[in-house]
Amino acid sequence: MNNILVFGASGQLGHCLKRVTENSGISNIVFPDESSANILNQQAINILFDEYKPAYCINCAAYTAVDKAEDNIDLARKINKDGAANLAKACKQYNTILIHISTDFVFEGNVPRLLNEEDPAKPLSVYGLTKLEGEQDIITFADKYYILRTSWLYSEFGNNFVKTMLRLGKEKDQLRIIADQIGTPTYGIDLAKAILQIIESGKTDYGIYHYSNEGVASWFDFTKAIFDLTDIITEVLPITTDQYPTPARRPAYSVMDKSKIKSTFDMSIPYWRDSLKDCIAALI
Ligand SMILES: NC(=O)C1=CN([C@@H]2O[C@H](COP(=O)(O)OP(=O)(O)OC[C@H]3O[C@@H](n4cnc5c(N)ncnc54)[C@H](OP(=O)(O)O)[C@@H]3O)[C@@H](O)[C@H]2O)C=CC1
Ligand SMILES: Cc1cn([C@H]2C[C@H](O)[C@@H](COP(=O)(O)OP(=O)(O)O[C@H]3O[C@@H](C)C(=O)[C@@H](O)[C@H]3O)O2)c(=O)[nH]c1=O
Repeated sequence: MNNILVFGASGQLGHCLKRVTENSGISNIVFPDESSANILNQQAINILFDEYKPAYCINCAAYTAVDKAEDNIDLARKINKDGAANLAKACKQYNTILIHISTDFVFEGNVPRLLNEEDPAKPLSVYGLTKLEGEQDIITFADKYYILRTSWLYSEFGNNFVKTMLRLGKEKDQLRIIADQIGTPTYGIDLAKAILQIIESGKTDYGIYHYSNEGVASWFDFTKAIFDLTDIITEVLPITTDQYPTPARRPAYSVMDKSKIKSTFDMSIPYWRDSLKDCIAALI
């Protein structure tokens, strides 16, 4: 297999990719550190592309602080839009296939129905908007790309909702958790495996794809499921979005239809509760 070059290797998904490749016999995947792999620096990107001549480039780099992005529009846009565009341009120049990760937060989510890849995007937040702009630049500048939209990513690595809940569960007797935002949790290890499956397929069905775990949950359901797998006895109260004001607005319903990725790559996707068990087992 030809080289695979990963950007954003120090983040959550970058770590998941490292974990699934380290014992898999895949030796041609390169995880440069951020000092040499800054996606805002086109020259640095081109140096890496010259060195490794990658067949695939995986972009895990992003500005992911959803609430902070509301006050940091310029930086969020630089990383999520301009950084994605820089990689797209390099991929075109070097005939590399770009695998880029996007988000369910590109959707408004005001209707409770499965979202497919053709549904119109209408972000509610700066994070969602800048991720959508990144998608649009990739479509403009790259020829060969997979844009994988995922949702509610968690794992044993980095910062995520599961780790936040485990910490808060130990600190507090009671938590109030939003029950009227509905989506699907996605285990980063499953997403990393899906990315490798796409690469190993060697297919050329480029475009946008939705990938999350199977099933549906609210943040409240997710929290209850996390605590049920531990000895945490903190009381969890369901609340509405109005009762938990945040700087960024989030979609009320962002469950994605995964038919396209499943049929194109003959992929089977684990249910979120099954994958959560694996993550909790790795964490405690
Ligand atoms: N986390 C989630 O719940 C979800 C994430 N996604 C998408 O999945 C992808 C992976 O997310 P996740 O791993 O959780 O995110 P993380 O925030 O854990 O990782 C992002 C990484 O990008 C790095 N980074 C930031 N700026 C640059 C830059 N200029 N050049 C190179 N690297 C940079 C960050 O470094 P540093 O920390 O030093 O800034 C960090 O290591 C992202 O595209 C995200 O939008 C989609 C849906 C849900
Ligand atoms: C800590 C906490 C959060 N919440 C709510 C707020 C919010 O609506 C929801 C999730 O909060 P977080 O801020 O942890 O998660 P958030 O950063 O909104 O997660 C999103 O991240 C980006 C990167 C994505 O792309 C999305 O798919 C999604 O995963 O939980 C509570 O209701 N009670 C609480 O005590």
